[in-house]
Amino acid sequence: MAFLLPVLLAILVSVLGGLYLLGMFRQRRPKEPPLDKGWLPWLGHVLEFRRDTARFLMGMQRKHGDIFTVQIAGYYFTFLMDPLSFGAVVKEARSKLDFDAFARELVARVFGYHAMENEHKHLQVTSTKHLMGDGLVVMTQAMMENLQNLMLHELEIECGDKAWKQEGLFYFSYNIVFRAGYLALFGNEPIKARGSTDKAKEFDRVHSEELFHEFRKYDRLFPRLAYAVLPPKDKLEAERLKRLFWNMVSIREMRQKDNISGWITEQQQLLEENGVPEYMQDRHMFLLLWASQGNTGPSAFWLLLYLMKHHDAMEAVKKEVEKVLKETGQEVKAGGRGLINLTRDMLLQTPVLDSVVEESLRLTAAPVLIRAVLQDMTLKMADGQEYTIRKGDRVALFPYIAVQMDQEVHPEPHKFKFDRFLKPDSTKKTDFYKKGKKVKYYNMPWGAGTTICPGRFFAVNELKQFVFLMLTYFDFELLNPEEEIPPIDSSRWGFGSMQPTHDVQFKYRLRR
Ligand code: HEM
Repeated sequence: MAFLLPVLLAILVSVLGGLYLLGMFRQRRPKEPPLDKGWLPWLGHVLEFRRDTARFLMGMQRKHGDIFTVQIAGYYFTFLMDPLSFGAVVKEARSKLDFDAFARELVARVFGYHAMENEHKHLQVTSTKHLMGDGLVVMTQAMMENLQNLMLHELEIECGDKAWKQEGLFYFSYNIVFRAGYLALFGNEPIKARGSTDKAKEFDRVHSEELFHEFRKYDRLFPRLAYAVLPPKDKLEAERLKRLFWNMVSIREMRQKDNISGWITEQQQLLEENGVPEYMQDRHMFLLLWASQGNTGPSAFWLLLYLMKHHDAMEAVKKEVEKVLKETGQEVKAGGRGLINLTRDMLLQTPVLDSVVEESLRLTAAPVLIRAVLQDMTLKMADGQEYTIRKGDRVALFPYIAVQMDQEVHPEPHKFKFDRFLKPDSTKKTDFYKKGKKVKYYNMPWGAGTTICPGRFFAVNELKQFVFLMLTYFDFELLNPEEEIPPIDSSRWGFGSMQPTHDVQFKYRLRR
């Protein structure tokens, strides 16, 4: 008996130690936010969070208020739901709240890419140079040529210029914007490799179609891959696709291309100069493909759908597009004949379309922003309340619920109002209020702070170019104009632009 006692004690100590590690004994300390560990040891609230992040966080906000800590798969996340206090997270020093550790881990799991030190700084520099300001003039031109290659060719060949073509609007928008964006950034097939411009253009169409087809397979697996909850069969498929992309957008392939954007070449050069092996550079290309093409296509779908469902918005945008074309002496002839030249400057003359884009992003872009807590710290809320946050935890924002759907900031938040971001004098509206105070972060489709999307100006340009070309070249309408806007697929909350649960059929033809 005396011999059994130490064994039993050892078991007890291991069980208690295990439970401690699983977070069972964590208690809320004075000045900490309300703590909600959930029922499952270690896993905490992971199932509800994964099933429907927005619904889960709304429930927690109702229960605990504007700040609370929840356990999710072994981590403690403090969610801050008061938009007036977002600055405390977004502007906090990196020595306290770090974005890098979490992003590195995700990027390694999802793309097999292991990032270098200082890479983020360089991404910001190259993006400022090539995806904003003067760099955008070049990118707009490249996007334009590729959009016209894809949009006009297929319809002329398949249907002539009279017949209607029917397609899913989500599939159509994602397909065109993905392929044109990819070609504009990653380059075109050289003419000399194919013998003529037409052949090179044809190669671009076929190759980008194949890439999109594979990308969509990966896209569907992505949320579960990011949460590391893929069943074994899908895990194998994700692994196969990952390897396929490392090849399809590899450095070897890139060396064959013409018109590669400075954004891509300069990032690749940096890796090369820092001795990153070529196989790892291939993986980086895949990461850039994902970051640059995974969001804009779905956003283009919502944008076009909201316009088609709201006659007043459509008419206002049409008027604006016609005015801009007329002012530059351009018109489109029947049957889509005559390419229009849409420049960066022209895209700066469209306040109505800007408001429509911003409104549709407010309704459909829903990233979760996550920071790792590197040292014990105090979070100061706008109302003066202070909360202590523990080292090792994570702080998170989900602006979709906290601000984009807040009815005080945006009255009737579920309604699409095309002029929500437009002042009566046709300039951009930026003053939104909560509790009588101006809200700085009133719409956050791009995230905020150091990790704000570096491609946002290019993305807005792409969306506007797509709408512009749809309106100038095509007649298009919903197959069933009464059909409701489909709900958002709740398994993708947190990853940027949302996708619909199902597609919506529409028809289009070259304008008569
Ligand atoms: C509608 C389209 C887009 C949306 C809604 C979107 C949204 C976002 C969001 C929410 C983030 C993360 C921000 C954060 O964690 O704080 C992000 C990151 C990023 N985006 Fe975008 N994005 C779009 C298009 C683009 C495009 C067209 C490009 C490039 C050409 C791009 C390049 C990137 C890159 C490289 C990052 C990582 C930034 C980092 O590591 O700091 N995005 N985007």
